[in-house]
Amino acid sequence: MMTTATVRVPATTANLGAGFDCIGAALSLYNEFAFTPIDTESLVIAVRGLEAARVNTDASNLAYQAFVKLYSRIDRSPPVIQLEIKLGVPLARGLGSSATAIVGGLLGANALAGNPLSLADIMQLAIEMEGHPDNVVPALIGGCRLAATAASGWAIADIPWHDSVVPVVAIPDFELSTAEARSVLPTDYSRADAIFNTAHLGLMVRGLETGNPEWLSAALADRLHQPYRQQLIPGYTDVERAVVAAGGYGMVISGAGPTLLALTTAERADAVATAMTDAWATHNIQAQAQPLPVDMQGAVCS
Ligand SMILES: Nc1ncnc2c1ncn2[C@@H]1O[C@H](COP(=O)(O)OP(=O)(O)OP(=O)(O)O)[C@@H](O)[C@H]1O
Ligand SMILES: N[C@@H](CCO)C(=O)O
Repeated sequence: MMTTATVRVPATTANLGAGFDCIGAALSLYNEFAFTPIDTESLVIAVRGLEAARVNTDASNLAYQAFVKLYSRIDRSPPVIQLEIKLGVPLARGLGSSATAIVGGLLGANALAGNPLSLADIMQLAIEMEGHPDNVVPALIGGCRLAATAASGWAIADIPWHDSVVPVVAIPDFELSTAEARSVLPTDYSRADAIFNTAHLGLMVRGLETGNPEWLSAALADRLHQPYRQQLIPGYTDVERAVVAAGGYGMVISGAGPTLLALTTAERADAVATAMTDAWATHNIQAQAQPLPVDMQGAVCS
């Protein structure tokens, strides 16, 4: 039996504007989860890194919940384990922290159990736990991924990300939970809004594939979630204006926010990052901004 299963899982940015609940990309920021079977009676969880105190260390821990879920799916009792979590992805910022826990727990359990489940099985379990595919799918397999329901379950498409397109994330010092950010969304939309998002999702995909500046500058727009959520993000409009003034193609909300993500070129990435933090500073909001390349590998289990 394996001694320790260690899983490194990337952060993710979901939605990318018009791809609400269906598109996401893995980013080069990581959480790590190490699962070690131990000969004691009870679970031991230790959490280190940024905001460690925010993560619960009892059986309700989300990574442990995912660990137990996999063992339940294969009808076996989970071993008593020590779980060590190293945090590199901030919580409740729209960077897929909960998705890293779900993917980490499922992969760690599968490794300790001798890999009984396929990647497709694990992906299905992860989507079930999270409730939407756009964080867990890229967290699991990396890159930029589009997920659509299909008769067989999910059709997952790889969206080629042009080398010239650089994501810049600005992570503010305040939080916004996914639950709260979803609670402000309408239940119904107009035909015009549906057509707008259909067109802009297609244009965004083609812009990411080609790096076409005209398409990328026009594509980063949405009518399903951003108009409602930007009210929860003070300074949103000023940060967006600063991105474009610094030469960025445009800006979207990363996942459910409040992190904001700009797309630009490598030459302009540092200027865009500075412009985002400076714009937020005028609203007395401290933010960490940096170019963050797309992670093409996904979760790595060792
Ligand atoms: N790295 C982690 N390890 C264990 N549990 C986690 C981790 N990150 C999040 N969680 C659990 O998931 C819950 C939701 O976390 P969080 O608020 O970060 O996720 P979210 O709002 O769904 O998405 P995001 O992190 O993308 O903003 C947290 O309260 C915590 O219990
Ligand atoms: N598509 C989800 C992603 C959450 O990270 C949302 O925007 O609510």
